[in-house]
Amino acid sequence: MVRGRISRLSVHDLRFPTSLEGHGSDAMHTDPDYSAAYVVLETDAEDGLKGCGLTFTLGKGTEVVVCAVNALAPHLLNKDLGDIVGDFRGFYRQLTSDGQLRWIGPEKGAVHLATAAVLNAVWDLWAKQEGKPLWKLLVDMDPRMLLSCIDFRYITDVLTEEEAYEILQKGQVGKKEREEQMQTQGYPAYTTSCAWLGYTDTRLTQLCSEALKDGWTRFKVKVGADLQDDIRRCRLIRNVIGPEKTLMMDANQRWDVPEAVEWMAKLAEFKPLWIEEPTCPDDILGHAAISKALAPLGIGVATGEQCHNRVIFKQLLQAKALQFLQIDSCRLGSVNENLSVLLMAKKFGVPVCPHAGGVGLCELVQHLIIFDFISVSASLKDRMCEYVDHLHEHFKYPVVIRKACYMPPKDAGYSTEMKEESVRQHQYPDGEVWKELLAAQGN
Ligand SMILES: C[C@H](O)[C@@H](O)CC(=O)C(=O)O
Ligand SMILES: [Mg+2]
Repeated sequence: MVRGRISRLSVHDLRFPTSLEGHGSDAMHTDPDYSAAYVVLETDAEDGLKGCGLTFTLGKGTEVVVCAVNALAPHLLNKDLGDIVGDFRGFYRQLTSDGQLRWIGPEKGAVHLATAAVLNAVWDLWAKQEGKPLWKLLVDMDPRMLLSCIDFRYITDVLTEEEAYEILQKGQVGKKEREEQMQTQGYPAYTTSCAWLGYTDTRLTQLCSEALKDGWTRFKVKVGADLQDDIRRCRLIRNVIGPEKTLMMDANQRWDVPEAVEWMAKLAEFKPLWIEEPTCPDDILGHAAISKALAPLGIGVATGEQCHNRVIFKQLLQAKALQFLQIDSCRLGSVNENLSVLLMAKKFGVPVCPHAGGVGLCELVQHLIIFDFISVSASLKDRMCEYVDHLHEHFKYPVVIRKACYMPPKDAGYSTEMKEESVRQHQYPDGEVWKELLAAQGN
């Protein structure tokens, strides 16, 4: 039973100095400090439960998202949680349609990241109050209720609420068996932890062979800055993992459209399953052109981690511009908007392979993809979820990986809650970690 009035919203600028060791580096983001605008909601209910939510950032700019969260706060404060989730579509629309704030969006950029952070906190609180992990809350939810969380505005030309209902109704068949399958085997994952662009050849080789020993069979490598480096690094990886294991490549938006096609033709010998973010994430027709050009080489296009919203995903699907769709739990407007994208992907028959990693993205998105398998896609064909082995120790309920698969979370909530000590130490710029680092840098 949902209860309580939201009495407090606090937001923290948390940063982790991952750039010091090149973790997370790619052809466009050479020095990312994995960071989060971390939101905590408190209510006047006696249960003392808190809703925790976050959105992922790369260091600088987190303060901008924190400001945007504070600007959204009046929409939540003093609201009854029951009223929010009882008309979640209306509440989502209220947040994203604020007559003044939407001018600096709408449904994109810092203000949409802030929307994701606060709504992720609402979902965490809802799931905690129901005593279920978020994926289970979604799986058990009546389809009509689930659909009442989605804003269908701008997507009814490809997916009506009735069509979405039919998809969910079909998904009821075999649901129990699929839930059991998840509980015993988990959801297949791939690793990006071995081959960040800033890693040396020695490190890359060592990490790939360790990952192989740990049972990983799918690997992603960063490419796009220098072709000769890419060829050497991909050769090294193939030498370690062999010809049969799955390899994906990620250019993080580095190329123009013709350059993407030419570059990938040169990397085709390493048999990548996909090239991720080959060009500007807003260039839908560019992605379509690359998809068409690379299809004869057996290389698909994957994108999504910087797709602003459901409309961009709609058009990517309409234009046959992607073969693997990468939802992101903190870029789109929380679970609400991700649900609409999962349903559109199902309608278009495009596999969803979520973006994860960062700080907390694995913790969150595992819930969405496990729900997707049980209630929507009902398939594991061509599907896997990204995994990155950084910063899980800061979460109260960290992901559990077994035999390269995500095991369904058991704790109530959205796995978003961070340890108090981690929050204290990583606040920017006053937490212990930053005080020391900034002092050492002479700041
Ligand atoms: C800056 C991030 O680490 C980015 O490289 C992550 C990414 O593209 C991915 O995980 O995929
Ligand atoms: Mg990527």
